Amino acid sequence: MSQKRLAVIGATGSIGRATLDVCRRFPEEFDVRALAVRSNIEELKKLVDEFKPKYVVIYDDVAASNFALYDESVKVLVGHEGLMQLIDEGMDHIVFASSGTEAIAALSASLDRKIEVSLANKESLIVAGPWIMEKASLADPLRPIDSEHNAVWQCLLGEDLNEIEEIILTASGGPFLHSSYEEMKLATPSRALKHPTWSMGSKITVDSATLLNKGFEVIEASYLFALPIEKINAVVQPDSLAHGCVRFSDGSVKMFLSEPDMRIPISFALSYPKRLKIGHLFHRLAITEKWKLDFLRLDENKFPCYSLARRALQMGNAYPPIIVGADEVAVEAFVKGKISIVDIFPLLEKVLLSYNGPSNLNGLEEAISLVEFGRRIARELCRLFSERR
Ligand SMILES: NC(=O)C1=CN([C@@H]2O[C@H](COP(=O)(O)OP(=O)(O)OC[C@H]3O[C@@H](n4cnc5c(N)ncnc54)[C@H](OP(=O)(O)O)[C@@H]3O)[C@@H](O)[C@H]2O)C=CC1
Ligand SMILES: CC(=O)[C@@H](O)[C@H](O)COP(=O)(O)O
Ligand SMILES: [Mn+2]
Repeated sequence: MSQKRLAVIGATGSIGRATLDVCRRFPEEFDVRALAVRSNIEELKKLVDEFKPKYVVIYDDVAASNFALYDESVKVLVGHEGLMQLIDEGMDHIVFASSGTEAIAALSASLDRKIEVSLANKESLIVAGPWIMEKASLADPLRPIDSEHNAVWQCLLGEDLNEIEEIILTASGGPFLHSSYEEMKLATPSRALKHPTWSMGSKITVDSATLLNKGFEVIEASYLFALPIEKINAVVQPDSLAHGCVRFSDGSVKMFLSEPDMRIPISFALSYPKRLKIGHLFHRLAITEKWKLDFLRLDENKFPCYSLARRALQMGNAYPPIIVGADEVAVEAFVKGKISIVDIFPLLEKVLLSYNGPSNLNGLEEAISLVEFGRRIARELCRLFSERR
């Protein structure tokens, strides 16, 4: 059996490292051909030594010139052009695990070329879902890695999508599940960055704390599974053992369980329809006597960012890109101590309300320009919010 030639975009991040750990365990399955990062060349060097890829892409040009002579057997591609070039270098499968919106064009080009894609980067779907999904069908070639969407995908295998009554995503509830508004208002970034169940990059961890991440995931699910928002709901499952459920027209409900470890959805996406034998790494769910799953209502008053993301989708496909751009700026301001975490909701709401262009867009380029609009207005508002503190 031949190995899959694999590229990992975002190789030094949380999803990238989990992906490479799966590859490390199955060298006969995967040939790690390319690694892409933004600027972390010290970690990249270690990965190059281990996986010996043929290509690296370094988005930041200063970092790329610092890396240039590290290993002459590796071809160094640079910046946005470099990501686009990579798509034409004969990969069988590309994992989109970078943060942010810069890899959207490369994702779109990969789908045009019918390359298998494992997608973790949620910004791509939230910003460009309508145009991405014109080019992709579920599984072949687009495989969701985001744990809830991977769970729903697994629940849907062999099913008729017309029989779906409802999709239910689970939320951990984040670090402030049981905190008061006052506690949240005074919370330090390091407190918000302590996720109760998952170990992830800082941007998504803060989004989990505001539950905007869950609102984003409703948008992702709506595009991925071609369902109206009314059919997508969320419930809090504090242990993150249940990830997603589907209720069908005959009243049956399928629920997907696993330990909160991204190597499970990643391995399934990489090797679908085959399963890779990594189950020995996970023991808790094998002990049936200890099975106990709590489900709690998601409190939309306490976590208004969740409902705001839902509203953004209902207002039209122009609004999700705006919220992505604005949230990027707001989260950075919070992590730098300039605003409180409870400022994020009013800030995002103000940015959304300041937009008075068309509610529905004509294409990808317009969507990407609205991300920048969201960033710009959010920067202005962050200044005002931080002066008030
Ligand atoms: N972590 C998780 O469990 C989950 C993450 N996701 C989504 O997956 C994505 C990645 O999340 P996560 O791994 O936590 O993030 P991290 O912050 O841990 O890692 C981000 C990675 O992306 C790289 N990167 C950023 N910009 C670029 C670029 N322009 N070109 C190439 N590489 C780039 C970074 O490189 P460098 O190190 O050089 O900065 C780093 O390798 C996000 O969209 C997130 O929402 C979805 C579900 C779960
Ligand atoms: C691992 C994963 O998929 C994250 O998106 C996760 O869902 C975040 O946890 P929350 O449920 O707290 O948002
Ligand atoms: Mn998720």
